[in-house]
Amino acid sequence: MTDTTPSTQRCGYVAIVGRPNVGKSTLMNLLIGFKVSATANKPQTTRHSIRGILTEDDYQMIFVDTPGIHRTSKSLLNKTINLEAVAALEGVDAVVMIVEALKWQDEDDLVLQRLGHVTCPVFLVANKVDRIEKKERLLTWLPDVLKKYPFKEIFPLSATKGTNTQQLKAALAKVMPQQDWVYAEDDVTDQSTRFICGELIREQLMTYLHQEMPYSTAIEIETFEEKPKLTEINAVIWVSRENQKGIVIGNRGDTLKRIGSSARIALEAFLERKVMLKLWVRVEENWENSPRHLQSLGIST
Ligand SMILES: Nc1nc2c(ncn2[C@@H]2O[C@H](COP(=O)(O)OP(=O)(O)OP(=O)(O)O)[C@@H](O)[C@H]2O)c(=O)[nH]1
Repeated sequence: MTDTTPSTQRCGYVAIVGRPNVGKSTLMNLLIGFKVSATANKPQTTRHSIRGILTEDDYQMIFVDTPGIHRTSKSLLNKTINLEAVAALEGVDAVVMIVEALKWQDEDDLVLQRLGHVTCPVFLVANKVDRIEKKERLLTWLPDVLKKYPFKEIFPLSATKGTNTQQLKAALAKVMPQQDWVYAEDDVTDQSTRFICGELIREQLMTYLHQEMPYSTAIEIETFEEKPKLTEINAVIWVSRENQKGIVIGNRGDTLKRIGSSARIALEAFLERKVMLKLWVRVEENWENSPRHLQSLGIST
């Protein structure tokens, strides 16, 4: 425990925004030092506004990890993700917009448009600088970026390597308002354990299926039982077509077995105990357009 008295505490909400695949989840996980949201080398893996909590010194930052903002949103699922992304910006104390360094795209302009009404400080992270050989190229790129929006500060950094992230943290801490902490000092997330387990399974699904699968899959944790020696988890992988079921299961069940054993290892690391994981694949046609189904999966419509 620290001896910080309530009157000197600072606490605020930070939204992380950016087009798909720029590194939002990676950055948030790095900042809070705990793996909460699904990261995979695929766009659009984040479906919920996941919060991570960082409590250090006298401040607490509550991160809202927004889903990607998409240009075309035909299905109800994508519309829901878009609405959540915009709603996540209301009432925050700082926004971190992430782009890929030297690679400003039309989709980044679209994200900027959504920041039009934001009154809190907006910081820009130019991520993945580890991929740039000639770092001096940033010097000509950064002034152009500053013309697009009055960013409070720009941080070129690498979320995977961790370079320059302390400076970002310090800058954010400075703008957190003075108020009591919302969460206990050792909380890292307010998401339920079940939800995080679902995300860990989904991450493995994305990793193993690469380009073969459309994004119409969701994970439902059906049962979660803490037994004396292990935790028993039954999870359903929902797909929207019969042929997708075959892809997830794979030849003689090979793919599902591989997803299951990697997911079990990730779950055991997270829960810090043995896990027995059973995965089922079920089909509900067009689930991403069914409000009832989305709600049952915890995706609010
Ligand atoms: N080289 C490099 N790769 C990175 C960096 N940060 C993230 N990545 C990779 O970029 C990919 C996407 O990262 P995520 O954190 O899942 O991106 P996201 O913005 O949360 O993606 P969505 O959930 O699709 O919106 C992953 O393969 C990361 O490992 C970085 O600093 N350098």
